[in-house]
Amino acid sequence: MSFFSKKETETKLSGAERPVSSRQLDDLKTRVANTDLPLSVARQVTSEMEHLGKIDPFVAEFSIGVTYVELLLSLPWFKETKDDLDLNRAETIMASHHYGLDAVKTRILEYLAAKSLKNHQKSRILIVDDEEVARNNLHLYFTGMGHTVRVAVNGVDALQQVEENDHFDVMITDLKMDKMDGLTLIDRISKASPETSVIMVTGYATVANAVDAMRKGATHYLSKPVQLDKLKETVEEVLQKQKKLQISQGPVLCFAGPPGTGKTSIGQAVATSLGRKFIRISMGGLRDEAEIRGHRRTYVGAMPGRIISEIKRAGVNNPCIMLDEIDKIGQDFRGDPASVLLEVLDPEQNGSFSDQYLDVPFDLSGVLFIATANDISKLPGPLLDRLEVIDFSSYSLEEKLVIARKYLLPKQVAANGLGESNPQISDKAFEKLIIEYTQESGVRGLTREIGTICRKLALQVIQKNATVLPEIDESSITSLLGPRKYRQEAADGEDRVGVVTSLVWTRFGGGIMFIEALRMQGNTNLILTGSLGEVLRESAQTALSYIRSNAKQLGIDPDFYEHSDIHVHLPAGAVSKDGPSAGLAIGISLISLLTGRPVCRTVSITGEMTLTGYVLPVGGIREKLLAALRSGCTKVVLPAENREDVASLSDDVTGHLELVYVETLDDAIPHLLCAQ
Ligand SMILES: Nc1ncnc2c1ncn2[C@@H]1O[C@H](COP(=O)(O)OP(=O)(O)OP(=O)(O)O)[C@@H](O)[C@H]1O
Repeated sequence: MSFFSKKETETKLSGAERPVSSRQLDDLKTRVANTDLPLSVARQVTSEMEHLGKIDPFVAEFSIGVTYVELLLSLPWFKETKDDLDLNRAETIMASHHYGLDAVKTRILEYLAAKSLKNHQKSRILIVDDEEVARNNLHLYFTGMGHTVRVAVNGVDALQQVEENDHFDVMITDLKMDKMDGLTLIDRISKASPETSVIMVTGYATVANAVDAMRKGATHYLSKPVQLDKLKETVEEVLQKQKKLQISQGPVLCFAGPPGTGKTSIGQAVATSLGRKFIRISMGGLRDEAEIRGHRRTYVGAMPGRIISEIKRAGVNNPCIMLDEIDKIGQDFRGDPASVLLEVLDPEQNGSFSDQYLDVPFDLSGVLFIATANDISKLPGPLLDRLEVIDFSSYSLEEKLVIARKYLLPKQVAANGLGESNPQISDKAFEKLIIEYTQESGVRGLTREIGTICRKLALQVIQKNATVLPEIDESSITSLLGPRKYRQEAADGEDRVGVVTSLVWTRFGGGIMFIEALRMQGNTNLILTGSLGEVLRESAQTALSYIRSNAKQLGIDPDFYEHSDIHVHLPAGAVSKDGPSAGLAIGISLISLLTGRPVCRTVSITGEMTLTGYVLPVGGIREKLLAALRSGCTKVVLPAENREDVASLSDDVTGHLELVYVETLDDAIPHLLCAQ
């Protein structure tokens, strides 16, 4: 039963609900009329609006259509920020946010300098016309605008100038000329200099001629008598597009290194110095292609992809987009997001990026993409090819001390409202904090610990009504943060038989690992455990074979293997390991086991070993030396061929360590095995 008569119901519908939808449509129409859109988008909007006008506003399709049109209207098709390419300003901003990272900062400045030069380069214009007056007028006009202008009297002359040496950004040409007409010229120019944009200006403007010219490669077609304003507008539009493409061309920067070393935050500083909006998109765990490219509108709950959504949020079409952790992108039955990224990062293709929801191309060529990764070896080859990798490495103790005092403490003091109390932390206390409360390549954990101290101080200020805080020294660190969290593993243990301190490199930076070997009664088996990869297994086999064939010289019973099994274990069994750089350490651990001589725990080792006992160089030397320092090692044995890598390192990395270079396994033995 209804409480309304039929007439009343109709009144209710047309008076209340219906008008809401039609008002919605009217509002949309007003917005469409007032929004500047690219031609292809305007067409899409018009057809969608026509469709909306025909369907019932109460069906779901109507609101889906409205949402779609609203997205098209709200995207920043033409809105962009102007780049600030002042290098001094960029340098100051980076220095004020980050200590050190000199190589990284220099590389970023070089990148910005190249962009700045491209931006300020004068554009080159070639004017081709057989009428002297027209030629001279255009020459004068465009020279006055600051461009470099050349003239040619006909097609042959123009072609000769292009072929001889000159690159032109734009050619403005007449159609009818003697010797070579405009259409033939366009055809020849598109082959000789494909980057030159051609504007045809003619008194014989017919549709057929225009189609012909465009087909041959002209970008614009204007009829004579040409209006100078219109020509100027066209030339500027063409030049602006070219500049944008030139500036965005070149490899995409990829900051690679251990966590907490400042990759994301320096990317933010780059955006700030350029005056661009900054967007961070986390790629970690991304498995579905649609998260980047969007879902087709036919799906229920379809949405645009992350890139288009973030650009809408930014409100400009040239933000700085940081693709964070691209090495963590996954791949499964929902597609391969890495291959979509290839399209996004390729300046040849991203000028017309197609988001499946959007259905019309969006120009991403103005976007400054910066990627970050912990381990670039995980990236697919074609993607890595598009990137210019800038390495970030672990911080030394000295660097961490400066970062903590000058950057992290002031930030945490401000964040916790301690500005007036101005708390002080002594150098020794900072050192204790770094060595005993963190064990990391970057400074993220250190930031957290300093934050904890500041919060506790804030509580003291309130509870005790203290205005001046006493300086925090080593002993107050323990009372504020509790007992130490980390031990220096190498320094704190005993020398043991068969246990070697080996240096490893992981995506978290350098680290140490104690390789263990045991012998038991058995039947000549080599047992290898610890989730080892094929290369690591082969390294162990190689080391054992070398020792068996040189047992006598090494002071080992030549029959040691006859009734024995040997077990080599690399701890943290749940973490898979591979690579050849533990070969030398495995060799030493076996020799220690078979001679019964313990290995000095504070001496660490890295190096690949050949079957004949020679030592080959390995990577990640800086990271490994810093890890040796962090764990309390005093001496490091490394391949002689890594001498050059070490020479390029600063004193704060090498100064506190005794470094021994070896060419063979035999050279390494006296430095690692303790006297019996
Ligand atoms: N050289 C430095 N000077 C001053 N502060 C630094 C420096 N390096 C890192 N930091 C600070 O350390 C914190 C962590 O840095 P950030 O998030 O940029 O690291 P990340 O390398 O991007 O880490 P992840 O790989 O985990 O994303 C930030 O607060 C940053 O300001």
